[in-house]
Amino acid sequence: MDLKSNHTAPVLADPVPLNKSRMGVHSSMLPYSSAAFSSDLFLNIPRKKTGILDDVRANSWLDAMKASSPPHRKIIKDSNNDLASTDADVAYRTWLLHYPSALTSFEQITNCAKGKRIALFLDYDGTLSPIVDNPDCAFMSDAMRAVVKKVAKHIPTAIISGRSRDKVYEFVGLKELYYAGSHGMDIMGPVEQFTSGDHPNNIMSTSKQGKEVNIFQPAREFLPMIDEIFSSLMENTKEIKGVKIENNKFCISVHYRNVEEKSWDTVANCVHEIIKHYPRLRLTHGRKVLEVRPVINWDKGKAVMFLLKSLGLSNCDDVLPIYVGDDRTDEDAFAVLREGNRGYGILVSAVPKESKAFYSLRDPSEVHNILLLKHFYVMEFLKSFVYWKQSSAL
Ligand SMILES: O=P(O)(O)OC[C@H]1O[C@H](O[C@H]2O[C@H](CO)[C@@H](O)[C@H](O)[C@H]2O)[C@H](O)[C@@H](O)[C@@H]1O
Repeated sequence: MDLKSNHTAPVLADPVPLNKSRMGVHSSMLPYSSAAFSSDLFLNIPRKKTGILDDVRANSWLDAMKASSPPHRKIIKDSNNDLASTDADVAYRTWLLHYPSALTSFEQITNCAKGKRIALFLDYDGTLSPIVDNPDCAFMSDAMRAVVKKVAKHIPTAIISGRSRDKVYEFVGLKELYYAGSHGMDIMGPVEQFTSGDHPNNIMSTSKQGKEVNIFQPAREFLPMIDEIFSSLMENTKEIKGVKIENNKFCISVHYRNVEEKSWDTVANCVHEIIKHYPRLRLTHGRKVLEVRPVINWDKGKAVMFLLKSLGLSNCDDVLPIYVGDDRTDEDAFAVLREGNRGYGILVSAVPKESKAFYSLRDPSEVHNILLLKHFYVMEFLKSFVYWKQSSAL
């Protein structure tokens, strides 16, 4: 199949504006039953015949790149900035009224969990590990690893990351968890409860720990294309100082965190020049990163539903799924949980953001800045689950 020559090409994705209403559901979210095991995963969105992005679109990329990662709040000393910091605090506290802290609302969450089983889904970068300049050094602390390990003893826990599944496993290193890489396009789940063993994108395998597992890769046929694009991106951006291209197996990250801002448009143009020839790939924005992904009807939200089903936890009545994440791609997961009041999304953020999440937790990197590790909020939240589970078992 020639993936390049599809004339009903999809629109290249600009960052998806969030619906202003918190109760709204992401428009691209189709019911799980119609997509999860269907071979018709490919989005088929008509776009202008030219397939070429105009300057306006290219400029909007640049705007989105500038907005993609607000600077961390600094501890500020002079009096002018004290004022600014106070304004920011007021804005944050006002925002908290809409997205209450998951820590202070912990009792409310556990009340909702009464008589239900909890399933926990965690994003990796910016959630379990602080955001750092070098993506290869986004290590999780030993303390965080220990807490995640303890939580997973009590609650089925999965990590759903934009990284390749192997890479995120390398960082986390816990065999007690389930892992989904490439924004959910590469899921390793348990064998026993899978219902679609004969699906073409489903492979029976043995994990590194020697366990029989099922691997679900809905974008498998894109692998050669992704490798090809990875080589082109490496070649075409090699003169741009600071750019880093990361191969995440079913998607590619083009990092511009370490590129001077005046060269960001060069990065955007380079990527644009390459992907305009691939109408079946799209571009999304993350934190100082452009991500090239296959246009398929699959995202972190679909991955959550898939894992719930494969774990035998898809019954809404006695399961409370909770998803903790910080990035735009996590919004798809927040949206499926909000849909039908299935569960709770928890947004990790130090700044006010529109979101489909119900609760919030502060950004761990801000905490690193002020060296208050004991307030590593995500870790504290996970610890609360361990205490709660341990005390309810007494
Ligand atoms: O879904 P996630 O687990 O949150 O992965 C999303 C992307 O995270 C990584 O990039 C981000 O974190 C880096 C390390 O802190 C940072 O340097 C970069 O600027 C961030 O965008 C990862 O490298 C990407 O491949 C993931 O897609």
